[in-house]
Amino acid sequence: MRKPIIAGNWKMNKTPEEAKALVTELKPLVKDANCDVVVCVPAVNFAAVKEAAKGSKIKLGAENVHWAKSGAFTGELSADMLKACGVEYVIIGHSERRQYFGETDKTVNQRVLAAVEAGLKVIMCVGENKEEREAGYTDALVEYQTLIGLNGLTKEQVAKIIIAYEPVWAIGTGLTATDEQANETIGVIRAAVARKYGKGTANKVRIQYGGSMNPKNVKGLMAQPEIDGGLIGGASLKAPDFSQVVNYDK
Ligand SMILES: O=C[C@H](O)COP(=O)(O)O
Repeated sequence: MRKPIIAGNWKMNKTPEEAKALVTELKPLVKDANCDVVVCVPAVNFAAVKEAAKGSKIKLGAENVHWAKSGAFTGELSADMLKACGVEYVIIGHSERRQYFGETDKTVNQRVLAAVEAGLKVIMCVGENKEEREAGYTDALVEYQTLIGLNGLTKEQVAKIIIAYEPVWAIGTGLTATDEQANETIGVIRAAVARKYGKGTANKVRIQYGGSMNPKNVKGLMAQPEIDGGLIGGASLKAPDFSQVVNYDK
């Protein structure tokens, strides 16, 4: 049985004061959560979130990580820097980084290897855009993105990876994949992992859905057998909304 995981991705939102207020409000609302609860935040908020989340189930995550240990990479943060700030999880390969910041499957893999080596828990994003879905490329694309991203990891390391399936056309649009669409594509991802790393490993990998998941649709999505959680954007920016997603089973 895979433990569900609900992770918020704040993207480029919240000042440290706002972050402290949100996590302080969220803390009591998720004290009885039956899933792993993570908030992935801008680096300026690491200290505020770590402090506000003390004694709660809320774990701290980052939204990106560089593959080098250190060096001339202006604006980037290394895995060791994240660890030193108490970060436990990191999102890698989000579609917005692929779209706006030149992220490729190769750089996703480099970041995954560095994050795993440093002991961070990885949330690796894959997903298709509208044109790719309409052209029938979804299965081949998410399989390719998954296997390239995981390349070089052992079976044991793969088993601990969290994959987030995010249909790009559902991100921030209010459009959500149907429960069946999401479940089917996540099943394709899991089957690809099974072919390369074995069924035992594939059955341990947790695969989230991301793309306008919210209090209204979370129950239906989480009832799907292949779906192990959510990567939540907009609905993670308000404590009542995010806590309703976290408490989807109540
Ligand atoms: O990382 C989160 C995903 O991009 C989903 O964002 P959203 O819930 O605002 O659609």
